[in-house]
Amino acid sequence: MKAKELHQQLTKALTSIYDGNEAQSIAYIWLEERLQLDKVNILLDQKEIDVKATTYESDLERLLDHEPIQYIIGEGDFYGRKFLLNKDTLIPRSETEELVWHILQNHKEGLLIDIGTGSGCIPISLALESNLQTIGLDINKNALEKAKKNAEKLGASTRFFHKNILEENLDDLDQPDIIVSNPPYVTEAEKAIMNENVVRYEPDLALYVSDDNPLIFYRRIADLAQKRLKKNGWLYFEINEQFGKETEQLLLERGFTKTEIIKDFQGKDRIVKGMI
Ligand SMILES: C[S@@+](CC[C@H](N)C(=O)[O-])C[C@H]1O[C@@H](n2cnc3c(N)ncnc32)[C@H](O)[C@@H]1O
Repeated sequence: MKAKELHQQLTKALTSIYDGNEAQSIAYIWLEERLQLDKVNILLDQKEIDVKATTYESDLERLLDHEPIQYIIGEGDFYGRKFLLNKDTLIPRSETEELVWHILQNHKEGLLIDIGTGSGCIPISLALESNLQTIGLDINKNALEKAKKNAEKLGASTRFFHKNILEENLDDLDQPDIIVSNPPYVTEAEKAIMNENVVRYEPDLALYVSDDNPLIFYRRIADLAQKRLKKNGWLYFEINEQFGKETEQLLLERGFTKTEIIKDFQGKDRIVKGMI
């Protein structure tokens, strides 16, 4: 079978659970990663592919069971680079790329701490795109292992430490100029209506908070940031679009100034920042 035909076949199979555009782009990722073909080759190359000699059948079975392509191939794109992922790391989102972009518009150097770092996508990208020194913290040791591998693979000097931010503080680290966090922020009510691929495969620890206390991480991190940031230091949060005003209020109550709520590419409240 030719690559183009295989791409069409996979796209068609995936439309049973994904919309057309998503199915098509997952099929491209599969062919690119498993057959080392770029888009032009997929469309134009006339070479025959021996499908039986590939992992097509077993990968298709996993895809149709709603497993994200990023976990099947073990990596995902973020800010122009490929990050290694496993079931303990969230799949990086484009909203988080926007967070990185905003930080880069305003900061070129200093020490930055990322709380809840997952694959390390935020501090590694920032370290590679600027002169910022970066540190990533996470409660999940398996995620930290991947983050360290990503830093090594991509040539970033980012350091990683294990920390449960709800119980530990930042006193053992140098005083940062910037703190950033994309903490768990999906409520139980939202989980009930989320896509199966997220609910069944992405790590609970990375995503969910209780309906009773959805801002638990924001309150805690704002407290720590207020105490630990250098004078005129900045705090950046990625937020649940429902809680823009409440999150900004948490910062104002703790003496942060120049606070701002920034919308994402879909026009939803997504970033809250402030200076102390
Ligand atoms: C929404 S994910 C963000 C991952 C990554 N920064 C990104 O943007 O793709 C939240 C991260 O917070 C971590 N986390 C959850 N509870 C934590 C805690 N108590 N202390 C530190 N990290 C925690 C999770 O393991 C997860 O990696």
